[in-house]
Amino acid sequence: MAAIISADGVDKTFRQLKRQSGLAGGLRSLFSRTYTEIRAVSDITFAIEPGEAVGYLGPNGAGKSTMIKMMTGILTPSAGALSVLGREPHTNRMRNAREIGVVFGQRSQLWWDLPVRDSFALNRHIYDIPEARFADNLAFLTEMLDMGAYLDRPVRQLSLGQRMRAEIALALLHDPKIIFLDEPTIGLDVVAKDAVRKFLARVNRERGTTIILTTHDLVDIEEICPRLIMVDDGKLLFDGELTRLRADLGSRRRLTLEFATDPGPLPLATATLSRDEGAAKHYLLEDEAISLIDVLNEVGRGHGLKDVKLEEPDIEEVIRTFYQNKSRLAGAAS
Ligand SMILES: Nc1ncnc2c1ncn2[C@@H]1O[C@H](COP(=O)(O)OP(=O)(O)OP(=O)(O)O)[C@@H](O)[C@H]1O
Repeated sequence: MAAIISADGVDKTFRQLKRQSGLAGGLRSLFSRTYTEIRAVSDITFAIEPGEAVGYLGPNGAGKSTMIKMMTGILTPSAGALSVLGREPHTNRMRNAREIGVVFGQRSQLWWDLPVRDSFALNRHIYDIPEARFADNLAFLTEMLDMGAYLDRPVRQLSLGQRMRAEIALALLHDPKIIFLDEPTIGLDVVAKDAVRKFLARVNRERGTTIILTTHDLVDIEEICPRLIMVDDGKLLFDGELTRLRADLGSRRRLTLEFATDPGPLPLATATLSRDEGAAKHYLLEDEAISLIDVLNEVGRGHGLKDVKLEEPDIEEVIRTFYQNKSRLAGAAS
């Protein structure tokens, strides 16, 4: 299948005027301008197939938003080739806009003083959406995003969670093939985050809409995106399935054994003790080949084992390990 988005050695360098301090420095800057260069995106290569949901993850300043802005045609790459739906995004901004949807968590695309419904109606004209399709989509989105109660209220009166749902609906009204979301769950409470994640996963599953989202929230990736692209300092660090990342880093499953009473120290060969709370003992299973049965066999009978809890490593831990390994490697190389 042909890629719906492909990036080949994409770079983005910003040039910033170097300001000199003080009055004399300010005057000097007028005559001799010196610039610093910031390489926000550095030699990024990837290909995304139609229908994929990909999370673009990285720490602050890693170059996530810059990459999204290039894919949506807002910014022009400094080098490399970028193709979205077979076109160069920045030279085909208008045509591109008809086939993509964009949500910037930090910046509203809704009309602040107008009822939500009016922003939707405006988009119907801008995108020339046929009336029947608009009505169908509006009904679907209103129900799925539970917007019925506030469609007629001005945007400025909405809570952040309500507004974010309206932003996502606005971006999807014209049936885009790709939706780009920059931090779609930022600032939302747990319930609102959950609603947004479930909805996006469903749109991807049922409508086949390709999703590219940037986030700091690892749960977004876990719930929406099977594939993860990790960047740092503009560079690509990892591109692959989240499950592969987990496997590569070794899945340190967490095991809790609860006893009726404290059995005393209980060192095991199959698991590493991470915390001893007396009657509750916490272990890490470092080796994927070791099963719960192996551990229970080793514990044996006679200790009054009451309950067992086994948890998969959470994504936060996986990513933290990834970045720690990376800085260790960088430290060793320097
Ligand atoms: N218009 C600009 N002019 C100069 N530098 C910029 C510009 N936009 C971004 N940068 C710089 O490029 C780098 C990457 O910024 P970008 O916003 O893409 O990061 P990000 O990963 O989205 O960060 P965050 O998670 O904090 O939003 C940063 O060092 C930033 O200061």
